[in-house]
Amino acid sequence: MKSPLIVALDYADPSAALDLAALLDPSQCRVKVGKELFTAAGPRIVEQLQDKGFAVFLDLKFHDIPQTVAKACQAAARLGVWMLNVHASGGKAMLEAAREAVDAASGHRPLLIAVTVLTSLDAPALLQIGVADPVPVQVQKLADLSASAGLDGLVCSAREATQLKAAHPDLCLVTPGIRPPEHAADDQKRTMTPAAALAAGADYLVIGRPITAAADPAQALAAMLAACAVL
Ligand SMILES: O=C(O)c1cc(=O)[nH]c(=O)n1[C@@H]1O[C@H](COP(=O)(O)O)[C@@H](O)[C@H]1O
Repeated sequence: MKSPLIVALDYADPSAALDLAALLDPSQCRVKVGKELFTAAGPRIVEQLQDKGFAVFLDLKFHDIPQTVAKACQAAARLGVWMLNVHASGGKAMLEAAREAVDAASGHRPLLIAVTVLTSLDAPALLQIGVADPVPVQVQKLADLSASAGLDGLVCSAREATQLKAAHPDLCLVTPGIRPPEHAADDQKRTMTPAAALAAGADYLVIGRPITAAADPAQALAAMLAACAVL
């Protein structure tokens, strides 16, 4: 599929997620199931979305001891998802354990990507958790660690896409914090417009509220696709 869009189905109610999915075309976007929806609805919602033809990014951001993350990745791979993620800050042993677990999964092999620095964090927020490096430096360190563990891609803000594409051209870059010019940043700190994110080197754009909270989500998606010039 040519479309770079991944719609974040951030709902507490599975029927709300399915209602939104019914307005979307699986040939025009992928969907993301995150912590809120998965905790409320469980693996069944992943199966339901896949049955409707959607490629699913299971965004549970695993971050735990290597054994626990490996087992969680195995379970996610068994669900048949297109992509799953872990936190790069879980460390190299955890990333390698995740890599081995996904490689060992029988049959379907999802893309395994690592979250670098959340798009809701800025330099003062990093300092509060003991990271004095500027955001792009910390992102680069976690990207390099993820690459050395053999991951398939990175979650980063589009603001770091150009530097990461240059350093790791083989890794796919998944960028949340995408905001059309007229849309509020909400709790996101490192944002970019869809077109600017693609121009910077992002491969996939994760978009939630600009579509899910729109009065007409299908129209909002169409506008987003047009902004990315992929229609
Ligand atoms: O891994 C993610 O998808 C993710 C990483 C990150 O750094 N920032 C981030 O916002 N996300 C997710 O991307 C989505 C962004 O949603 P909106 O801010 O509503 O567009 C949410 O579902 C977040 O959980």
